[in-house]
Amino acid sequence: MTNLSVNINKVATLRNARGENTPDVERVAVDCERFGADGITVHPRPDERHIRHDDVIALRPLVKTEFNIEGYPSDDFMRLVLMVRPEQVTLVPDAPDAITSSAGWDVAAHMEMLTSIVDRLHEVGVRASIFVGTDPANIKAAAATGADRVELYTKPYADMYPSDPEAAVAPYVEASMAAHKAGLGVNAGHDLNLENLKFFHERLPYLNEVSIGHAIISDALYLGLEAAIRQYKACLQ
Ligand SMILES: CC(=O)[C@@H](O)[C@H](O)COP(=O)(O)O
Ligand SMILES: NCC(=O)COP(=O)(O)O
Repeated sequence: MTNLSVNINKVATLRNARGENTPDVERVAVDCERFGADGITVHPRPDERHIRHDDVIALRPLVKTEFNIEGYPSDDFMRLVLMVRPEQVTLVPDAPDAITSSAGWDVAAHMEMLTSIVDRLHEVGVRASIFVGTDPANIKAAAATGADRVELYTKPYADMYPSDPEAAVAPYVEASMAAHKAGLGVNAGHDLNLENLKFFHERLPYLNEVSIGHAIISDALYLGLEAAIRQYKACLQ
């Protein structure tokens, strides 16, 4: 079974446009779970342009499925996640001013730092996932940090899927097998959508979780949130 974790960053983007509390991020998280989401993902960025630290704290007791917090492991980020203790933290190598995530870690180049961060997460019982591309050697290095999972950065897949789906998915199949062989679980995310998700899920062995935000929230404008989540879940059957 592959879990669907709904990323609600974009709900906070909309809320922040007016400085009040519409739409209500906490209510949306609870409703996503009611509509079938297996998890809630947030990616608090240093400028708090969408999810804020106080959202993360407020969401913790409300999320009854799996809470996944993504971000660069700065001191601020680590203080937050060690206090909130979500089910999973996904370490992402984004610069503070990144518009969105655009690459995975070069794990070997950050081995010492990532290993010590993974240790700190494990000390408080939090699953650690490392955001990576599809290079099998890099994935093997991720296993050497002691991490539990990798999250495969799927934008290259999403970009190539319309022209050549087989070539687009091939490196991800290899990456997933390398992760499994190294003892890692496999997550995936970035730019997955209703067009490309079903094929990705059919082809990828060992896919534990996808986290999807931008496309689900965009589709919800037309379909409604409940129908959007149900359609994404159907791609994972
Ligand atoms: C790691 C990842 O791929 C997502 O967290 C993505 O970066 C979403 O972040 P934004 O919603 O800020 O684009
Ligand atoms: N980890 C990926 C994620 O949470 C959502 O990415 P996107 O669907 O907003 O591109």
